[in-house]
Amino acid sequence: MPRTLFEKVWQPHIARTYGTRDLLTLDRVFLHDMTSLPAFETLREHNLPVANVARTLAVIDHTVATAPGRTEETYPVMAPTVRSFRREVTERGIPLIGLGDPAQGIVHVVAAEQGAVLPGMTAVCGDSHTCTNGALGAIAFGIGSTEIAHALAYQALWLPRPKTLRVTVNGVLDPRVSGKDIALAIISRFSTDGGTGCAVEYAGSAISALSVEERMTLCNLSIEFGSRIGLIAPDDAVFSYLEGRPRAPKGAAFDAAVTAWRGLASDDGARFDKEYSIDAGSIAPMVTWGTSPEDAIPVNGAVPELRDARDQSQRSRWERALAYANLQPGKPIQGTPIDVAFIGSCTNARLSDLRAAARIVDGRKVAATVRALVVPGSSSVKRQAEAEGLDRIFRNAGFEWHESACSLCAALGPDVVGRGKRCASTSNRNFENRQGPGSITHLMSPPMVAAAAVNGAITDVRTLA
Ligand SMILES: CC(C)[C@H](C(=O)O)[C@@H](O)C(=O)O
Ligand code: SF4
Repeated sequence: MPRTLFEKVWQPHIARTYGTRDLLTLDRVFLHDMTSLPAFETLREHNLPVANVARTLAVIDHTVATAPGRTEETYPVMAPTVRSFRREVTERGIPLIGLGDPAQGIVHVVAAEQGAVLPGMTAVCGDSHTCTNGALGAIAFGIGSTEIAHALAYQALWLPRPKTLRVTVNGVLDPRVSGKDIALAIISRFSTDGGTGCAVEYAGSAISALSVEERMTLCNLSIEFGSRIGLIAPDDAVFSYLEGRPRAPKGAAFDAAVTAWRGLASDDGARFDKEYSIDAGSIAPMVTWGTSPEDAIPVNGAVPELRDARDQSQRSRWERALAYANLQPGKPIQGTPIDVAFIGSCTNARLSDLRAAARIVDGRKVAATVRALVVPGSSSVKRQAEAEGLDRIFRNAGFEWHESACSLCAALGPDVVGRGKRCASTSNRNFENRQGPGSITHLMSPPMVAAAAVNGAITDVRTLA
């Protein structure tokens, strides 16, 4: 029977089945400072040890400062949480990548960078954007606090088997259109519910043509599409991305792994519960106008008219979003002035993202009305960017150059956008107050944020590139 990529990864991890639920064994459990403490509390209450510390990895990223010179103590509000997290994981012997560690960064950036997630693996973290690493051909997904405790104690979880959805993107992308634009186009077309209950596989010629880092951006937004799991069949691009990574197999073991990984693609004739498709050539640089990722429109488009809402509930949501974002229906989105430009997050702060933004920024200046900042996705991205001189390009233009963490993406540390301020952002969520109280978010790709920063307003990057 032909099988899907999802089935090929899920099935060998089934330890037991009960009705519609499978006990799925976990190859990796990742932890971060924001969501893990209650799980440790549960372990203590039940007197349970961590099952496999070698398969567990803790990262400090969410609640910390990013200003140069920051430490785990810099943000006093969350410093006690970070301290407790550090103590809990070190007492249990779980490897920890904290601030000051050369490998530090946002957990979903670090996991791949370290080769800690590999094709065919199952991986979980108390964080919905764990789906990012499906780009390597793994089943990676976010879990809640109760599940974290279970995952730590048993290295396995009882889960309902998701349905399968394939989104096929064929055709050729405009070179100024990226993985981020594909993701926003998919979510705007099929809604934030399009992938609900499904593991989504992205396939097609436009997906194979994406760089591995762009695939991560696409898979990152799977949760915004309603799907906890997004994955892409691993290919040579993935294998060479992983070769030589600190935790990836080495030498003959790596070659043997690649041979096995080559089998991780959906078979011809494999059956999916749902199929969507979209033409790559039709995708323009995208930007969100409202408070949901599905409120994405081509940058040369207009804010929708209320009469175009599909039903009354969307109409009411749009009304509220328009009021919150202080925008008029029917007006072009281009030219909307911005106050903050943020290049960061686990969505779009890898080296290729910084390079793409720097190409737009090079030789230009950030508009006087804009606070612009780059927060690299990891310390290693930051070092590599500095070695290439990208930091100089950004700084010369007037960007701030920060230490790695989640930062403005979710404003869980000291970085905030400011009340009533409008931010062009490379992150993945734009709900009310996401980037701090009263913040207004417009999601877009790194080159689009760069274009907005220099023009002081939402801009079609194709007019600058
Ligand atoms: C803090 C964490 C629970 C959260 C998530 O699960 O996604 C965060 O990373 C986010 O992006 O909102
Ligand atoms: S960068 Fe943003 S989306 Fe990613 S893990 Fe951090 S808070 Fe969540």
